[in-house]
Amino acid sequence: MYDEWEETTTTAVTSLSGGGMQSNFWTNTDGDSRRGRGGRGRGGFKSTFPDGDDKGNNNEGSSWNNTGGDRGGFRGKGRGRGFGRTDGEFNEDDSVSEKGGRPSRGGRGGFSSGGGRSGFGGSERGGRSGFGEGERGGRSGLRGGYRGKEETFNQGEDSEQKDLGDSERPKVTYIPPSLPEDENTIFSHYGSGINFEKYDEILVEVGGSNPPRAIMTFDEAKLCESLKKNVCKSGYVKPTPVQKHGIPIIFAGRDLMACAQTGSGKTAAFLLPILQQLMADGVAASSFSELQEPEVIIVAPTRELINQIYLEARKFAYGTCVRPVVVYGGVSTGYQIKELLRGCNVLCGTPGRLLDVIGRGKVGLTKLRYLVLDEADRMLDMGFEPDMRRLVGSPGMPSKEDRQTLMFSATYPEEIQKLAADFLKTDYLFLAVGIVGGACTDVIQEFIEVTKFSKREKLLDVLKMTGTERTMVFVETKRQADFIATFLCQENVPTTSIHGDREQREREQALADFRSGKCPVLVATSVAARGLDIPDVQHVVNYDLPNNIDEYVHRIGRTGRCGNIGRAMSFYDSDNDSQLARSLVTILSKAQQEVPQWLEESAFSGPSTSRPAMRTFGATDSRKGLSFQDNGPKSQSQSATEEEDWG
Ligand SMILES: Nc1ncnc2c1ncn2[C@@H]1O[C@H](COP(=O)(O)OP(=O)(O)OP(=O)(O)O)[C@@H](O)[C@H]1O
Repeated sequence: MYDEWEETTTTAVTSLSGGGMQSNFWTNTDGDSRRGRGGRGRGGFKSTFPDGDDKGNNNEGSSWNNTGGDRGGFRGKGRGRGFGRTDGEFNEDDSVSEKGGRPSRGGRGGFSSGGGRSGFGGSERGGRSGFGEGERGGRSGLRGGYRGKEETFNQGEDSEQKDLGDSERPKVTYIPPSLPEDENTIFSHYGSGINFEKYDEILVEVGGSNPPRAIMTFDEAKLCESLKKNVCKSGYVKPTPVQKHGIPIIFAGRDLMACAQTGSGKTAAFLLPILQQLMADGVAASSFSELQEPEVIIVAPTRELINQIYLEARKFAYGTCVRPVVVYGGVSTGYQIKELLRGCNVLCGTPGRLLDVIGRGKVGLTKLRYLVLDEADRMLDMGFEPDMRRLVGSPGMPSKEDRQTLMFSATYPEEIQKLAADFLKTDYLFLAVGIVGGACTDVIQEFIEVTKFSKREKLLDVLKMTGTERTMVFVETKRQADFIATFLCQENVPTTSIHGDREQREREQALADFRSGKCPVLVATSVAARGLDIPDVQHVVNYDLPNNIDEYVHRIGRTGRCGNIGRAMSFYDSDNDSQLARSLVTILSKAQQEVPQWLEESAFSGPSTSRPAMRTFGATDSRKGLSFQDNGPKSQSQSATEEEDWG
């Protein structure tokens, strides 16, 4: 039985109010302000209505400035640490409360407001933000940390971390809404852009012996009728380079490490040939068998990405006998196991949950033919490598000689390429479309020099220019994500946020609100940096630059996809970001973009640094040595501690 409260309380994300909305106030359309989930101090980024009615029809003009919330703003129940701290953790740049004065009793929890009395806005008396300074600040607050029915708190770093294994977290009861069954929704897609044809001009290199010939058309792929139809309904007319080369390589039974720029169709490059082979050879997933033995396992680092891959698999497998299933953290395991037991040929999963269902004996590996690592460099860096080793070492897992292993990413640090070879047959092929680790050339990259104190104002300036166009704003920490999202809402910018301290239902709602345009601004941590394919994202803003150049490449790749043009604006704070300067200059030059003089000066003044941001770019297969290097020292992979709540 699900927690009734859990299941019936809809996600409370910040969003534009529905009917009757005045032009400049923000409300939460989903939350029930009377019930006020915020009282539990779960943190994350939730608003309830201030004193307006449940529909958010507050006529006060600015609902962020709640005139009724005499108890202050972002309150949780009292166990939350939230903003209610006096320990100096929040520096001036963080402190929105500075601007709005103190709430009288704020600071007990997170952003979640209690009982509709406070919402995001404190009262005139309570100040605007309610990031209270009260002594009673508890532990979770803004930082969220709620992981299900029973509360748990993040004690450690605010920066994003890999998800805990399921065994280490409280029971999760969330069940995602059922998926649409109508063809129009399943096959809905956005158009390829004016630069789609230019993909053909990108240099392609295939390393390794005897690579098969590339295909030029989908017809040459000789897909079965149903797959052909599905490709057509998806709006695919012509394969992209990674598909032209990747599809025949996979058909030829070769292991593959493929690198192609963000948004260039890597997902279909592995899904189509795999599905075709399954169709050709026949599959036999028996529903209601207590042990499912999928032919394919696909792993990806984040819940949202694996879900997206699953939806793509479901789309291409539409009308066939192949059944894809997805498992990932933050969703009821019982529910996912039930789905699994209905039959599974293609199992998509985040590592933690995947290992969990295997460990529970629900998934057998003896029939496995394909193992796909999407965002392979991330899957093999120190955050996930142990899980990957555990996966390939699981009982029943065919050896690398007896399975086909496929790796895809837009970035492959050289050391990861070397590590990846442990998982691949020795004669694997290395497919490089363009420069390994290069940024998508369809993204116009711009930089502004900022100080940490000027970032917020600069962000507002940028968002004024972008207007209602969809914009992703990347920040470094979960706490910062909440701060910035709140700040923007206070400034009447329709914003939502996604990060690892938000509950899964909230993460999914945030993405849905962003996709639908209800909230055209999404403030995100690195959890949204990789793989997400959201239509019409015209802008990416790096409010905080990442400390790793690969992460930069993935972040800006959320725009400028599939031949469309996108823009990325990065705030460069020389006090904080100088270790990235050389790598940025390299990335810009390789993408044939203008390099600001000040950035170049910053990159080449001062002693070369050994910070991890610099890394070697491989233009080709690491087995052959590198044909292009920037001058910086190599990076380490992103450490787990700077990461997100992934699985
Ligand atoms: N041949 C094609 N014709 C038209 N659209 C395509 C084609 N191939 C892929 N697409 C579309 O292009 C978009 C980007 O594809 P996809 O998400 O697979 O990119 P990716 O290379 O995996 O990107 P990332 O590196 O960010 O993960 C998707 O919307 C996809 O449906």
